[in-house]
Amino acid sequence: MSLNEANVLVSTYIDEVPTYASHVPVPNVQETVRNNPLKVPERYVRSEEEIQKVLYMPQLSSQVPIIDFTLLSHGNKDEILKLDIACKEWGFFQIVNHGVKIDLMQQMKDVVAEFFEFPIEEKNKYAMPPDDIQGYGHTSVVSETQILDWCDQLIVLVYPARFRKPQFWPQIPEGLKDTIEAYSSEIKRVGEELINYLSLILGLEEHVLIGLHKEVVQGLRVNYYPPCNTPEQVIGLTPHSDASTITIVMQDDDVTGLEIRYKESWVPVTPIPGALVVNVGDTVEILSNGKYKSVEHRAMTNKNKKRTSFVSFLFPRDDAEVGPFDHMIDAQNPKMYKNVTYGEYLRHTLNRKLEGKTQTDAAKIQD
Ligand SMILES: COc1ccc(-c2cc(=O)c3c(O)c(OC)c(OC)c(O)c3o2)cc1
Ligand SMILES: O=C(O)CCC(=O)C(=O)O
Ligand SMILES: [Fe+2]
Repeated sequence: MSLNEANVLVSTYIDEVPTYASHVPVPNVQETVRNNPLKVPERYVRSEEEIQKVLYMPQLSSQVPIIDFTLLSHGNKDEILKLDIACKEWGFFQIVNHGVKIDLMQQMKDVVAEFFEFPIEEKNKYAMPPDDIQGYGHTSVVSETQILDWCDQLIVLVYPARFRKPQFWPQIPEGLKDTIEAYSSEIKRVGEELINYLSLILGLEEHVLIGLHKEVVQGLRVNYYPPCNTPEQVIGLTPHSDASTITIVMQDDDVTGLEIRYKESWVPVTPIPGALVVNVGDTVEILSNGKYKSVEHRAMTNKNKKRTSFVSFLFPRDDAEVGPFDHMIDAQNPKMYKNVTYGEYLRHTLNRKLEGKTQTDAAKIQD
């Protein structure tokens, strides 16, 4: 950051398109199911212990906080307090009245559903190369022996627009690109406003947290979970925490799958039509010296229904420095995390398999 002639803080311009991680290419799950809907290949089968070692508590689902975005925008103190508690206790909440038009959300669901229905040869024109995480494929696979997730993904970097790689933006169906653009622009608006509220609840001036990002970077990951004949044997997306500042998820209205860690249990996040799910990422955990945790979560699959989630990660630019704020550290709360350059942290995370909270654990100062 530097000051320009008008004494306004500006970040130095970076125009190189970043690359983030490599991975081992894996079979396409949708094709696997199409070829044999009954058989789950060995590489996807998890032990009962792995799936059920944490208690499943659907009865807690109704307690996942719901935040009214309009109340936040009007500076309602109770709603800000609710947000603070949601971030501290759950790390997850749903937002309503966020202003993203229901028609736009539906259009995004429709065009993406159409993309996934195209023949594999068409979709593979956007295949994720082994040395990138953008395109159609699956990230976070680092060995040939790793147990795989029951999920195909489409990933693109959306903002800043100069970082886009057009070769990964599907040209089919017509309108997909424009819809991703329109949807992501709305998510950017909501996300940046939420980051400002997080700044306030962290005890900072409204724009400090966004300033620290240098520029907010936004990636979109669409997770497509085909139905699975034996859903109790597989995981759609392995338990992990997000490396982002915040993540905003649009999920299908009629099928559950997202589960979050709450104390010693897995709690499903029941879809509320029109709502968006938000979770606090590792950046906030590190900046707050662990006061706000990025909570572990996973996605499970269904026997007869496919599920799609639309995940927008908002995170700092590569050259942003991330470390616990001084005012979060005192004698009772010694500094718990190292200072990191965000680009290094994100690459470290994206170049490994998903594994619970291991990446935030690695960022901790050893004693
Ligand atoms: C080049 O386009 C993109 C760059 C980065 C991402 C992205 C950001 C994340 O924060 C993120 C993440 O937190 C995450 O969970 C651990 C993840 O799963 C492995 C991501 O793929 C991921 O991607 C997206 C697009
Ligand atoms: O499918 C979901 O609801 C969760 C997806 C997720 O956690 C992710 O993509 O990081
Ligand atoms: Fe996630």
